[in-house]
Amino acid sequence: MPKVVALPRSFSRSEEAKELLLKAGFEVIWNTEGRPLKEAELIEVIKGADALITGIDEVTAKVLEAGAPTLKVVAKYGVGYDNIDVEAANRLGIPVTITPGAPTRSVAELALTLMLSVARHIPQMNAGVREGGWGRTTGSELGDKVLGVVGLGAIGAEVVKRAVAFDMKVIAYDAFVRQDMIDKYGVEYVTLPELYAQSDFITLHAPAIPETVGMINKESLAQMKKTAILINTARGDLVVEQDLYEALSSGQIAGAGLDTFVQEPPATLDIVGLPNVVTSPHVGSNTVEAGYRMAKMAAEEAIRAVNGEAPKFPVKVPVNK
Ligand SMILES: NC(=O)C1=CN([C@@H]2O[C@H](COP(=O)(O)OP(=O)(O)OC[C@H]3O[C@@H](n4cnc5c(N)ncnc54)[C@H](O)[C@@H]3O)[C@@H](O)[C@H]2O)C=CC1
Ligand SMILES: O=C(O)CCC(=O)C(=O)O
Repeated sequence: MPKVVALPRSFSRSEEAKELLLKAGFEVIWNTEGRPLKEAELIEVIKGADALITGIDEVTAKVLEAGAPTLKVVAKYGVGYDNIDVEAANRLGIPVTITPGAPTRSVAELALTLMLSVARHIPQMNAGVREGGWGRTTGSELGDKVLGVVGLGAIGAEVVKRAVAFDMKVIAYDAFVRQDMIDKYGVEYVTLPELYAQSDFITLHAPAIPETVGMINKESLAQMKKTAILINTARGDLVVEQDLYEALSSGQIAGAGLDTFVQEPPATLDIVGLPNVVTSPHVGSNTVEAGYRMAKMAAEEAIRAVNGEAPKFPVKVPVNK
């Protein structure tokens, strides 16, 4: 009986994906920890598995080597695969797949949620009202503001659609220019320094790759408006957190909405404790709808691999640091 290790938090809620795996005759090993697994834990559970379905667990070279004798696929439940050592997987002949498009709308909605929450101080006021207070703070509108999108791929494009509906003007930085974004939404492609200087809101949607890791640092923060709000639903590694902490504390920028962190949960509460910061615990794709789509697509990749079929959404190029 083929064995699949299914680790993502919400995978077990997806009846359709479970059904697919059971019908295909899989024995399914669930993650009972309720959190992503570390390398040492994964080395133990991966042994003898035919397929691994992973969220943001530490799928290192050592894990892949431990699974290599039987492992036929690492199916990412999601799209950001920087938690998987793709180079090692390539070397061991283990395909790595993702679920493109499945989390897109959910992450875009969270990016907008964070923009609005920071601009209107919603969590802070909510906490005050719950304590019996009535502290009515003055927020700012999104309308007529400039949104700078770093990485105009699937998620970035969905953010643009929504931002335009809020009457925002959108500028973007990406190596690949999408004519549809220019024609339909009036997006203007600019250089990164131009984006930093002109944006009222900056939202990050690029993968964690050597070119992007640490891109939000002292120098880039110094180029931003003092009223700028930074949103990160991409990866914590894009930001030098100490530099962001200093920029937010000193008024170099006005606020931040953060879903992702260098270490999760964060190593210190410095940034998350600031009054001008709104956070969420890496839940961009954590909706019922995205969970269903990601679980189904990842399960289908596991079944294809065990049946000896080619993967549908393979990735080859590592995005690891
Ligand atoms: N917070 C969460 O729960 C989630 C976070 N993510 C993150 O969002 C990222 C984006 O996802 P998608 O939009 O689906 O991926 P995508 O591949 O469709 O888009 C990524 C875009 O970034 C661009 N890019 C690459 N290098 C760049 C650079 N140096 N500077 C600027 N742009 C660059 C690419 O050209 C592409 O257009 C993922 O890599 C992942 O890290 C994805 C899903 C859930
Ligand atoms: O497993 C998760 O919940 C995170 C998914 C994610 O961040 C991604 O798709 O890149």
